[in-house]
Amino acid sequence: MARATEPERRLLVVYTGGTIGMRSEGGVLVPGRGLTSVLKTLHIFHDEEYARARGLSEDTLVLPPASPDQRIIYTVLECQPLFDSSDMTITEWLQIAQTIEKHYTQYQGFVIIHGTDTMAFAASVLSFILENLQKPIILTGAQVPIHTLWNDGRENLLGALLMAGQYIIPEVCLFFQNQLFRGNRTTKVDSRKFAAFCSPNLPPLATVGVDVTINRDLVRKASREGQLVVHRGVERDVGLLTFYPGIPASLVRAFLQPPLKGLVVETFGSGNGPTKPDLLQELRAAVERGVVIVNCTHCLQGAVTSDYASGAAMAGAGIIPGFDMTSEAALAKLSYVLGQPGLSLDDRKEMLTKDLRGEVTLPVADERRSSLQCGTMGHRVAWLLGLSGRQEADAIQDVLMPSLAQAVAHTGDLATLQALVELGHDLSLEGSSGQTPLHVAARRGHTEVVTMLLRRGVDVNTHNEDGHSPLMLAVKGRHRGVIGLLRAAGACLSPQELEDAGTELCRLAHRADSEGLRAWWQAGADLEQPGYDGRSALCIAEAAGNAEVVALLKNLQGGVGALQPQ
Ligand SMILES: NC(=O)C[C@H](N)C(=O)O
Repeated sequence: MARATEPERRLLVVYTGGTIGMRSEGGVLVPGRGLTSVLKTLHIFHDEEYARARGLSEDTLVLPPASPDQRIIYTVLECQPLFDSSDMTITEWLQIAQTIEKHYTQYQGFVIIHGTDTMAFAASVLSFILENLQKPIILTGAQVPIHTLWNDGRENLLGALLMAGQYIIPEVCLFFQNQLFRGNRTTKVDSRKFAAFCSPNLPPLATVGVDVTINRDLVRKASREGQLVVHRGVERDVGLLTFYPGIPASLVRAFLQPPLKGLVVETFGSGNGPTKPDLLQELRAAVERGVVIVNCTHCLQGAVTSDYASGAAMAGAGIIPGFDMTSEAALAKLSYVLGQPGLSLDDRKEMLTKDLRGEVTLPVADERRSSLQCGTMGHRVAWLLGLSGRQEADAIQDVLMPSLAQAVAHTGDLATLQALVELGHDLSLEGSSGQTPLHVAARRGHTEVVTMLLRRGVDVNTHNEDGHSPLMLAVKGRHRGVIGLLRAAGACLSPQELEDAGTELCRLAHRADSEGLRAWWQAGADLEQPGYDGRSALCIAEAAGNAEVVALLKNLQGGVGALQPQ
């Protein structure tokens, strides 16, 4: 997760309706058009002078500068019709996803203005149908219309714009009341308070106060493996049924009739349901007919377990545990998984037990995580220092982990590095001297480790305290395999490194160091860049009468080197 540094960031705002833009008609609130005009009258949302100077179109607004060297420019797309979100369905959410797909390359982030009533459903659905996100998608809205004097809409929308504009958080998120949540972890918990949402089983990804605090360990890494995929296949015949004490088996049977293909049941406590044989029989019969049932707890916090016989009975009937998923996320996941073409029923059931978009905390991983933590590093460190508490052990791990990750990257020990990932450690953390594992692996020329780190989405252009990027360190080590990997992942030499290249190239030409020259060329250096005395590497080689280096430089400058094997 990185902070965006471009001087201008472009966002697309999709306005779908909701209270934020509502007006009163006949004493009730209805969706209102013309949100852009309202925003244009508010100085915090639009800098008219800048927009005019830049020749921006009517529907394009620009925020006042959030930092001296960056502007957030945004275009508002007003949907037709606008909705009270109680009327939104999967059809509208698919349309939003397709709008994002259509404009994906033009904008660096997306803000979806949505009614709050079904925003958690919308965020959950979008999180599944948008796969391989590299850019932030942030839903927001309000409890009170933005044009009224005392409202939460301004703060929420401004926050969503700033988060999407300034940070690269490649997830579907929900911003409300100074908190950025993972969208598929949210639920609406209050119909009146400004703090309308919570994320019961996952801390916020970011919190805005005097400072913006990003919970970097939680933010999912952008996928480098694939392009954005917008899934169109979703199953609409899915439902949600809350169990209550004494619910009759006949009602459950009626609910489970065709065309229903999937059901989320909200059970009691840690996933417990009535154990009446007739009710269990209805559930079992539906599962045998191929209906997929997922168990979620109706409690706000906690997870489905099989600690109780009444919980184990649910699993015994073939119901899939939803662990700590919200019902909104479970319903969206069910719709997505059942809508995927070409999968067997077993494949679908297996997919439902996996963590697809950070929507669930899997207990197995948890157990493994804690046993690994307690059983190995954390426990040993705690023991060594005479500490027994998990908290202290965790704190020590936080301090040691960056150095440990660097030491492992230094030796090129891929398996241990992978184990650190499984323990949940962030491999992009900087250790001493601002060094990341990528710097270390690049300096040492460990191609496998570099490949793994890049797949995990670590920042490729980060600089250590000496101002060196991983690419620069790979060049210094003449590790051409690593240079190739870093370049393919978007690494470039910084303006300073490019400027310094001239003198270094001359030095290499003087020493007839062909490998060094090739490494610089491969990293993108301009071979004609003059050294400190104004002469280029070619002049130096010619003056020294070194025909081989002269030929090499001419070839590389002419692009012939590109065809040569590395
Ligand atoms: N606060 C809101 O946005 C509620 C409204 N009924 C909606 O969901 O569209």
